[in-house]
Amino acid sequence: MGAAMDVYDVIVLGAGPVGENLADRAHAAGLSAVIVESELIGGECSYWACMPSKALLRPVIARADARRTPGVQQAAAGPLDVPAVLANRDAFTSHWKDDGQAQWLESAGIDLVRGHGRIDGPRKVTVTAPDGQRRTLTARHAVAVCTGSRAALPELRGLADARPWTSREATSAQHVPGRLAVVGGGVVAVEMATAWRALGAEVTLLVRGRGLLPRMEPFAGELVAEALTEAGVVLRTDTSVTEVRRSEPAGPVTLTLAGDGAGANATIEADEVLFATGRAPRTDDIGLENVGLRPGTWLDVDDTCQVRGVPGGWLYAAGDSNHRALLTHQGKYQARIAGAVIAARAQGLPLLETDPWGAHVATADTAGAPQVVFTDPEVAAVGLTAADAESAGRRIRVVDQDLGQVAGASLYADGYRGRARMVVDLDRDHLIGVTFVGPAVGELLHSASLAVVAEIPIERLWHAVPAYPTISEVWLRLLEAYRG
Ligand SMILES: Cc1cc2nc3c(=O)[nH]c(=O)nc-3n(C[C@H](O)[C@H](O)[C@H](O)COP(=O)(O)OP(=O)(O)OC[C@H]3O[C@@H](n4cnc5c(N)ncnc54)[C@H](O)[C@@H]3O)c2cc1C
Ligand SMILES: NC(=O)c1ccc[n+]([C@@H]2O[C@H](COP(=O)([O-])OP(=O)(O)OC[C@H]3O[C@@H](n4cnc5c(N)ncnc54)[C@H](O)[C@@H]3O)[C@@H](O)[C@H]2O)c1
Repeated sequence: MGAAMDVYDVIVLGAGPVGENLADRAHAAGLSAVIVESELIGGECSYWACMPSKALLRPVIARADARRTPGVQQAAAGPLDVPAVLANRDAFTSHWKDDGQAQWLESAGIDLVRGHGRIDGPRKVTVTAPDGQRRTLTARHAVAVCTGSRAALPELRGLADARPWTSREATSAQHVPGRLAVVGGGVVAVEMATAWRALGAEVTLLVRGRGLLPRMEPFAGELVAEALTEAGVVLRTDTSVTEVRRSEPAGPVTLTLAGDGAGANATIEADEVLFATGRAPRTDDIGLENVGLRPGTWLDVDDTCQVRGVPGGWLYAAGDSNHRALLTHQGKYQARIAGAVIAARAQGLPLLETDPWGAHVATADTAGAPQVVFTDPEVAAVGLTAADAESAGRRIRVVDQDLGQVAGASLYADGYRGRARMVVDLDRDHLIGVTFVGPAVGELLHSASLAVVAEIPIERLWHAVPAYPTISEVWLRLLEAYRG
């Protein structure tokens, strides 16, 4: 490569979904872009997170739905076809190969440099290729850190030697463990407990807090806990793990427990243990110290995704690495915003649109980020919970509805169980948060996102008529209860 080729308008560190989108937006705006990737193009999402986890969960949910539908119950009574489920998961990860994504980058006109990238100084990135060769890239306008996150493991005696599963093993395992202990009560824990239980493992879920999904409306965790227990998962709340031991490499793992839920026999044995205990930023070895930032920290960005405290304003961070919302779709949204910001600044546009909901700010990260938890029942939420809204000082009214009372829901599944909540800002007369829990509610969520993001006045929402008999008629019930 000649030296001239190593100068680009934008350098993107990390080719996960966010880096790919940012490079694409910058390129579409007429800038030259290069992307640096140390593992697989497509990132965590494609190979060890969203795609494989949802491929494992889809048949679980399809079977559960069938079992609740008179006429097909009998046909769905048997176990899952485990080899077929795992093979489908493998296909969705392209068997952990990234040729297709490499081709896409090429077709999009984005250059790729494989290797580990480190920031070497203002607008400079040095890449060490797998064969040890080094190459320095220079950016005319911006460097964007899209290096994502990795599983965070607690400091626990014996953990390193116990070969724990993280989200990577939980999404890529080729065999169903006989007994799986899952530590954590967040999204990875409940989704993976759902999947591996349905695939045949005996699952024990160890939660140090009082319930599941603590960042969501309380009824979400309660309904998911009820369903997991009915599915045969042993749920132990108020239970912490204090030690992990695997005496024989091929033998079982013993967990020592503490807390009110630990009980008299404060150890359990399992064949595998999954730590689903949150994420850590992949910023420990990207040269942050060379630009006055602390390695290993989440990158602090403003609403345009520009990293704060870097003279010259050339450093951006989007996706998990900035910790605004650890979700693929929010990271890609940030990538679209940051791409537009970088292009506007490169073109010398005098003013950016930085008022809330403007073209150059990621307002939805804080005001309207949607999330679907693909458990059975599903949880779908957007915006603020009632508790979040109250602690932000908003004057709110909360309206709850039993989803099982909606005609479309009772047709969808026999004995449909679910609940919906809307949080109304009384001073602004629009929704600021909505949560649905129940089978198939994931596909309802975008209606709620529109209401929250577009700040549709309640009186106008009243004219949005849900089709009969669909689950979306819950909107009518919520609005009737609100208007009285
Ligand atoms: C089990 C699981 C399931 C999930 N399911 C969902 C879901 O259903 N929906 C959803 O919205 N979100 C989901 N998430 C979250 C989602 O995976 C992340 O939010 C998303 O992957 C973030 O994208 P990213 O591009 O920021 O980072 P990543 O996907 O982590 O990609 C970062 C890339 O940067 C590369 N990289 C890192 N450091 C360097 C370096 N120094 N040099 C070169 N390359 C580097 C990495 O190799 C990687 O390819 C899930 C997460 C987990 C763990
Ligand atoms: N469907 C989806 O959208 C989806 C699916 C999976 C993951 N994700 C994203 O990935 C991110 C990571 O998920 P996650 O579940 O790993 O993190 P999380 O932050 O959602 O949950 C981690 C849980 O582990 C607990 N915990 C932390 N340290 C612990 C310890 N030492 N012992 C016991 N418990 C401990 C926490 O209290 C928390 O409840 C989430 O922010 C989520 O948004 C999204």
